[in-house]
Amino acid sequence: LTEAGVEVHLDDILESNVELAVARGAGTADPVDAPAVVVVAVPPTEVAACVALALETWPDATVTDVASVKATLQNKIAALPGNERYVGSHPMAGSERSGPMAAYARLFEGRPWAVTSRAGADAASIARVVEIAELVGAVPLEMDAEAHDRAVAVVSHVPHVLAVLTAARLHGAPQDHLALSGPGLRDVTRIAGSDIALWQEILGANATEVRAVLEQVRGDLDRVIDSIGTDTDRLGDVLQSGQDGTKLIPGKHGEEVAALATVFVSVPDEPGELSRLMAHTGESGVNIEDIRIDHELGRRVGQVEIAVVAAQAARLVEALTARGWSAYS
Ligand SMILES: NC(=O)C1=CN([C@@H]2O[C@H](COP(=O)(O)OP(=O)(O)OC[C@H]3O[C@@H](n4cnc5c(N)ncnc54)[C@H](O)[C@@H]3O)[C@@H](O)[C@H]2O)C=CC1
Ligand SMILES: O=C(O)C(=O)Cc1ccc(O)cc1
Repeated sequence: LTEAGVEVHLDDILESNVELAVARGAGTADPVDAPAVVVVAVPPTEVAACVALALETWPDATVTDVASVKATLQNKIAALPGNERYVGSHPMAGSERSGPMAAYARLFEGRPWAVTSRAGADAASIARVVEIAELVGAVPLEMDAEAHDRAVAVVSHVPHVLAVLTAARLHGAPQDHLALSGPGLRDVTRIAGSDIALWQEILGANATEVRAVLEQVRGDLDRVIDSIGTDTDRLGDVLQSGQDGTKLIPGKHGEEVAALATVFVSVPDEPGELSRLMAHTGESGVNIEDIRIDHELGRRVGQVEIAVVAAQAARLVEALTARGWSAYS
């Protein structure tokens, strides 16, 4: 927001978090007289009290929050004086990390941002919250709070539980078994590293919706257990359903996801090599959609995986090979 020219005033119960956020360029620690919008970004159980305080302290301000679950919260706030100036919202962006060091200016770019307006909220307040989402490059999606909570159970909360359960299975595995872990395991378990208190609150607040989806997962799990090693066709149906499911996830800005391919490049584990590779990739004219680095055990070589639009993979391999890299896709 600061980058977009908005004057941002920061407050937190932890002064050190304000200092850190100010140092990172997020805004100022100076108090504010009459804010146009107050964004409450605190743990879910603290949100209602902070929203109430903001509505009371600044009688002309629009107040929004970013909590991950909306319906119960919205009902609580609907009883407060000034509630017509409150509009709930939820940016679908973030990570497994917490605190000011986990923030970065591009965090919301191209990400969906649910705006859970309701009958009774004033139009100017809704417009201001939509504008905030747009100013940080997000895509506002207006929906009611109940639909939002049903949606996030499927696209966020149950995936979180499944990541946790997958990671939890690793306990007790001998070190030489864990040594075989690859990027697939990391993809599936990254969010299991998230703040536990936050997720206790999120799952607790959306318990009914999450439980309903988990019951369906239990059925799926039984199908896998019954068919594995005994019924290839039935198992194939489950695998097919998962593969088809991945294609239902929209890309940034809601456009179709272009099929990606990975180009693998061996990179000596030495200063400057990675930036040389990036420069050569840039010269090839192929856009990097994603990148990760895997270190090969016991070797001073990193395996860099560059995700590119599938149709451009061969071009990138050719350009890198011509510049002396060992690359393949
Ligand atoms: N972590 C994520 O990826 C996402 C989180 N959210 C929502 O954002 C909210 C905050 O979560 P995070 O940013 O992850 O947590 P965080 O721990 O990074 O930030 C919360 C901040 O609130 C402060 N705080 C706690 N109680 C307070 C109070 N009573 N008054 C003033 N400040 C207070 C804490 O000191 C901390 O700096 C939650 O409601 C969560 O559901 C929404 C989207 C993504
Ligand atoms: O880390 C990720 O990929 C996330 O999806 C983070 C996240 C956590 C909580 C939310 O309510 C929304 C997004």
